[in-house]
Amino acid sequence: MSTLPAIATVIGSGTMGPGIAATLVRAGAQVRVYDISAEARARAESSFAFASTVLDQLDSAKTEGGSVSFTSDIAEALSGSLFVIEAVPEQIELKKKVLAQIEGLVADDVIIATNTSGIPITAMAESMTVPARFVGMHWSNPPHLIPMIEVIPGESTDQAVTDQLVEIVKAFGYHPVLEKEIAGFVENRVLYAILRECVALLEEGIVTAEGLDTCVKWGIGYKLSVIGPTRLLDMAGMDIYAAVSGYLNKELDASTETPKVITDMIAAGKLGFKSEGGMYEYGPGEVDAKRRDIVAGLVAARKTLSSIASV
Ligand SMILES: NC(=O)C1=CN([C@@H]2O[C@H](COP(=O)(O)OP(=O)(O)OC[C@H]3O[C@@H](n4cnc5c(N)ncnc54)[C@H](O)[C@@H]3O)[C@@H](O)[C@H]2O)C=CC1
Ligand SMILES: Cc1ncc(C(=O)O)c(C(=O)O)c1O
Repeated sequence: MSTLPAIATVIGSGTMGPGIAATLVRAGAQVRVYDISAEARARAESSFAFASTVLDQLDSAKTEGGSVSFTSDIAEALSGSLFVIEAVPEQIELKKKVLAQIEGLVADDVIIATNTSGIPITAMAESMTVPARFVGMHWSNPPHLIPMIEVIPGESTDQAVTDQLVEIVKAFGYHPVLEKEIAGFVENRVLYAILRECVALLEEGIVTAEGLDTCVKWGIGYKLSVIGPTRLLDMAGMDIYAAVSGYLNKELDASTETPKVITDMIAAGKLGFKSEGGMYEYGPGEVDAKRRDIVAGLVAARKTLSSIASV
């Protein structure tokens, strides 16, 4: 196989599928998108078109020959495919069922990747016929904008498959991060450690949502987008880290359950953007405006970060 598979299939086109497809099409792949829901397929066609305009704004490299098609027929989506990305909801039994369907329709040497947010790859591969070709490929949301992908082999994954996936990710210009298998993988372990502390600080009334967002965006996010956490430790000094962690680590939130403030919000129908109310309230048209601002901000930040020396 040349580095980027000529024909690829995305199974599941909700939040993540369309942006994944747009990224691969931009790099020159012929991408087939399959979803069981007609409504999801219709939404995916417009999300794909929007993601493609965002990639234009990014001026990201474009290889001719890319194309996309949306289908309700999984056999058609997988016919001749060399690379499959599963992006159905985060439920292990559903994913196992879909993997069995995929395996029944592709040759044994076709790589099957999963975009799971953190379900262990080995557990998902349990009932697969050829688990050696199965590998974790965790994109971050929005997938057409965040140029980093976690590559996670399971216990049965063939080393050649892992190596090929690393090359595929590089071929469409993203940064692959090779990891050992662990629940949540690296990105979500770090993100959920931050989010657990953030929610605890809100719940205890230590800071407002606005104050928290300002503190994390400017005090932590801005800095960490230029220098990674290990380099930050070098910059601060191990003596400082030891002094602060010595009294602070035992104070940090260590709860193992979903916080009550979040379960209360879910019970009240406050899910965030999708219900026009969550941590903040949104008036008519405000969610769309926020989404546009987020895309514009990520485009501008990515251009800037791509143009500076990596530290
Ligand atoms: N939403 C996010 O921020 C991120 C999600 N992920 C992971 O990506 C995967 C997909 O997540 P989302 O796109 O957010 O989910 P989603 O719920 O938005 O979309 C999933 C799509 O799969 C379709 N689907 C359900 N059963 C199917 C089947 N049997 N065959 C084909 N299609 C089927 C649904 O109709 C839906 O359109 C999950 O594993 C999730 O954990 C990973 C990174 C970020
Ligand atoms: C809150 C949250 N949870 C999970 C994920 C994921 O990676 O699966 C994301 C994301 O942005 O990708 C996220 O924001």
